[in-house]
Amino acid sequence: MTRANGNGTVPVRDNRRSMQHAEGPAAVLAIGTANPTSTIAQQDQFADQFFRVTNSDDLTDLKAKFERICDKTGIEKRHFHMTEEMLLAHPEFLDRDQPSLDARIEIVATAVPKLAESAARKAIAEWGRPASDITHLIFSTYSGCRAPAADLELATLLNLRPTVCRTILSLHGCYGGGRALHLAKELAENNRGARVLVACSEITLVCFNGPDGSNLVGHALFGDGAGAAIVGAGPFDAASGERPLFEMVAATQTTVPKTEHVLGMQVAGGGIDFHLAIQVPMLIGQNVEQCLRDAFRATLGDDDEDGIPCWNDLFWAVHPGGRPILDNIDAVLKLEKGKLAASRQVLREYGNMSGATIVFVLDELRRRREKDGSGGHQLPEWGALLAFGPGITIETMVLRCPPGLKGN
Ligand SMILES: CC(C)(COP(=O)(O)OP(=O)(O)OC[C@H]1O[C@@H](n2cnc3c(N)ncnc32)[C@H](O)[C@@H]1OP(=O)(O)O)[C@@H](O)C(=O)NCCC(=O)NCCSC(=O)/C=C/c1ccc(O)cc1
Repeated sequence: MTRANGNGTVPVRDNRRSMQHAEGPAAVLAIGTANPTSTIAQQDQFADQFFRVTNSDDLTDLKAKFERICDKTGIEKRHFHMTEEMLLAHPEFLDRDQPSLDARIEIVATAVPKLAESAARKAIAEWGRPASDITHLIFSTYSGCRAPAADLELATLLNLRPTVCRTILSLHGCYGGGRALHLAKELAENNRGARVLVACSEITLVCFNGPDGSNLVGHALFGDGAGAAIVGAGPFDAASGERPLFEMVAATQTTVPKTEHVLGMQVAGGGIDFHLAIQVPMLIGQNVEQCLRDAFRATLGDDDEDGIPCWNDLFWAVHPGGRPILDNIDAVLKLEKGKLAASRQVLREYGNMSGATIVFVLDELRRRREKDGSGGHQLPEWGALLAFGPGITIETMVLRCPPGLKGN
């Protein structure tokens, strides 16, 4: 290729193949997570707490239903940024008919990037390279209603280079983490040397309000947390200890037709309203197997059905959107007991932290793998990631634990 300059032409190396593309698939190189400690709520006491702080103890039928729902979630505790003091200072948060969005946004504009910073610092410390080596930042949150947004605030807090390429994913809800990892894979593989910081930070304060007939499931399910990961593709910097934890072999996104009304959120003057229809677990169960087949076909080459693995030969990183979602996936894929243990453990300990949750699941899987090195069962080499959210959108990724790293 040649390029003209003022004096004629100068040779410019055709670097599209040799320089721009990375070697091999992208990989997750490091993971960090964080949760607020201001409120840690036990699920078996949550109905009492929630109805007391929202002055709703007189709604006895609704409270009894909320207790039944909390009991079925498979959650033991959740972390929240919000405190009772905050609620006393903002009684408007209890009533979705009162304007409260400005006050909510003011609080989360600081809290969401701060929580992401805690998770990101852990990921960067594990990665072993300086934060200034990060070339791209992808930030996912459903709390963003401003520009500049939490991505810029996080870049500032971490002192990232001024040329870091930032992308913010807003309102992707529970598939935000899966989408951010998918996008990070594409960026890392197409920009040689790129190191992408993925940060997902979710704080339920933007959705909080008093109980009514439509919001009980969300209040029983969602919690606050942040997950961060460093993603890059080879060549890796062995001198700094850079090593792949999970190779991201292939990724697909699928929208389930005609399901846009069953799951969603809407920014309103009284905070974000969410809608979770009762059919969501069933619809996800009905569609995951096809998504998995498509993702594995993308790994193997189109139309190759022969190499699609037995689902029980894989390890599983599934977004624990709710206990019945995990139960349906277990049933549809005929998974052996314990295959979704990492997802169930994250759900039990933190609830559904929307987009951040999948990073916690990957972290739990890697912890289990490291523990297994001392004598337990090793994770299989190949795995699958599934994350779901409004659309209904299903993010699917084929993962691989590089040989030599299993059980290290
Ligand atoms: C714990 C639940 C609520 C109940 O468990 P179960 O095994 O279905 O138990 P039951 O069938 O006995 O139901 C108990 C009660 O809950 C009621 N219920 C059962 N799902 C429902 C229901 N979606 N509605 C409203 N009543 C219900 C059900 O009717 C019943 O009411 P009642 O007969 O009066 O006791 C369970 O169904 C559950 O976890 N559902 C939520 C699944 C779900 O949609 N997850 C979201 C996936 S996508 C995602 O992760 C996030 C998206 C997101 C979106 C917006 C954001 O802001 C942020 C993120």
